[in-house]
Amino acid sequence: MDTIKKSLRHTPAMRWLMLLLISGLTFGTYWFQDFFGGLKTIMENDMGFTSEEFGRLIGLTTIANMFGMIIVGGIILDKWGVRMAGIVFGGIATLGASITALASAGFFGEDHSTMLNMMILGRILFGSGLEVVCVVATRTAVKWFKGYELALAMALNMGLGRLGSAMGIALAPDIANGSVPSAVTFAATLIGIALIMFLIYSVFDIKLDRQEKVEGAEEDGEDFKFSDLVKLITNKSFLFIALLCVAFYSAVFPFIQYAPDILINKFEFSILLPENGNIELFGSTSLGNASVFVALYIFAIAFAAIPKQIKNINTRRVYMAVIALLFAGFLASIWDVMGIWLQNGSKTAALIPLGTIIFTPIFGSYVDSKGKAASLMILGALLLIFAHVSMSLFNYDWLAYLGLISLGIAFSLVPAAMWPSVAKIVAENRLGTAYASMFTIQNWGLGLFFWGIGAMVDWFNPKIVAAKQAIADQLHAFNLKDNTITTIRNGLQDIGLASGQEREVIQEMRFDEISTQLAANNSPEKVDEVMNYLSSLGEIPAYDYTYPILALVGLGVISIYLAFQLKKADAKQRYGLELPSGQTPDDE
Ligand SMILES: NCCCC[C@H](NC(=O)[C@@H](N)CCCCN)C(=O)O
Repeated sequence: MDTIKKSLRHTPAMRWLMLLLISGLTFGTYWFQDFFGGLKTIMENDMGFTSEEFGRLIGLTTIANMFGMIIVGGIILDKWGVRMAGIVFGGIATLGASITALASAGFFGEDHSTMLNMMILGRILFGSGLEVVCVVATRTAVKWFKGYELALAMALNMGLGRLGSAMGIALAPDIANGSVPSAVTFAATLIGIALIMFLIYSVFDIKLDRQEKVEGAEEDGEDFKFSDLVKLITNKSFLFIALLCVAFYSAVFPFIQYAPDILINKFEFSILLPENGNIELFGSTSLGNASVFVALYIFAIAFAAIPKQIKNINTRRVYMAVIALLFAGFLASIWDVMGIWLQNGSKTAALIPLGTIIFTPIFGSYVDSKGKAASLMILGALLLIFAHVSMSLFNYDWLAYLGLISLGIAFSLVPAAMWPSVAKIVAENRLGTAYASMFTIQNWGLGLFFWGIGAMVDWFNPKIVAAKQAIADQLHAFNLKDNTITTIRNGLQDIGLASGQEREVIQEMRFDEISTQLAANNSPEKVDEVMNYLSSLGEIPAYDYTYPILALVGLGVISIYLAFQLKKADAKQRYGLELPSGQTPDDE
């Protein structure tokens, strides 16, 4: 007993320091997973990517997981423990991210297909580490926080992942500043730093194992077992929830990757922030803009996760009032800038993962105390359909905002109801197998839709794709720095005479207006800037995203069907998904 009392994890400061050290990997990998979403337009303009190639790059990230990497990772995790698994899989993710960064900078060759293929290779390696690293972080939190603030620790860790996604999407265009490799290198560096943090964590982990005399891996009853898999897939409720996980997440994660591009193309949101849309901190706008997200994260955690720790009701009320006041003051101080951000594609799209930091714990508490998990999954699927219909079939800004808010709520509601339900359906000693198999099939759906949406964008917009490429190629052929506006104008007119699918679009361009505008904008020197001006002038028509988003509506419909089937199966199998946490149908 004495030894346990003295071990590191019983000191609060040590536990929280460990959480910080391990959450670096969650933050960094979620950032690297999602940041390309903020760069799609720049990748098209600067690197000649098509939407299908963009989708292929993101989609193939899931390939190793589709074919069992999560299961292999789980087995390794059980055999070697969190320390070795974190180092090995964190190392693989870092190596993959570094290869992607080097490839984007032309290190392996500057021709388009070499760059694309090597970037894909890097992303495949990164993806091989991604999911296992997230499981490692969860297991490590359990190791240090069991018997203490485990729920808060998990919420903070998951929240940091979402913050990584949000910041990656929102800040990538600022960091890139017209050049993709800068943003990729930055994102890869973040994972490198996270790996170093994990190595520092490992020193403490060894010490804890010695203090608590853990031999090899910890026994937490969550190992992957093939024999359990057979039992699981014959359970109807498990099957429905696993398929719901695929359908729901496939309608959300891929949408988030394309959301900045959808807002830019369909709702004419800005690609880059105007000067007065930046916040400065210590003379840096990147730091200033980043600090807004960190502040929003702190407020979200302060509102949603910390109050549960305050037992005295009056203290809690005072605490909430102080936080609300501080938040109102914070909002007032950035009000004008927020107005501009809500007109910018990547900054607005980033609010979807950010919103979940506050809403997931709130819905989680509701499910714990009131139950109704299966009904809430039905509601989440309905909100998902509303979100995608409002953004595909209609063209109103206000409806798009409403759609984004609905998506944010659905993205908080369904996970808050789904993951605790898995723990009700599946016995504790099969949870490892259940999560690993759910994540594996989830990756099939994600891969298909990450890639499929991009392919559909190209398929439904052949003229625009060809025109954009012809114009970008022509601009690349000039050395913009050494050319005058007149040369650019003449060059563009030359392609106007070209034949092919792009002809129709280019021949309609108003070259005199373009020249005047470009000159008025200080004769931009980067292809990306010229392309952005052309788009903002309406010279390059926007992609039609109607059908790609409608495909996601289909996933919403499938989700509703599955959620109803789950509710029906639960009524028969009596897992008590509609009951509060800790209650079973037999208690009634
Ligand atoms: N206890 C399970 C929590 C799962 C959270 C869930 N994560 C996933 O679904 C991962 N398979 C995806 C990781 C992808 C990283 N962008 C979530 O809602 O994020």
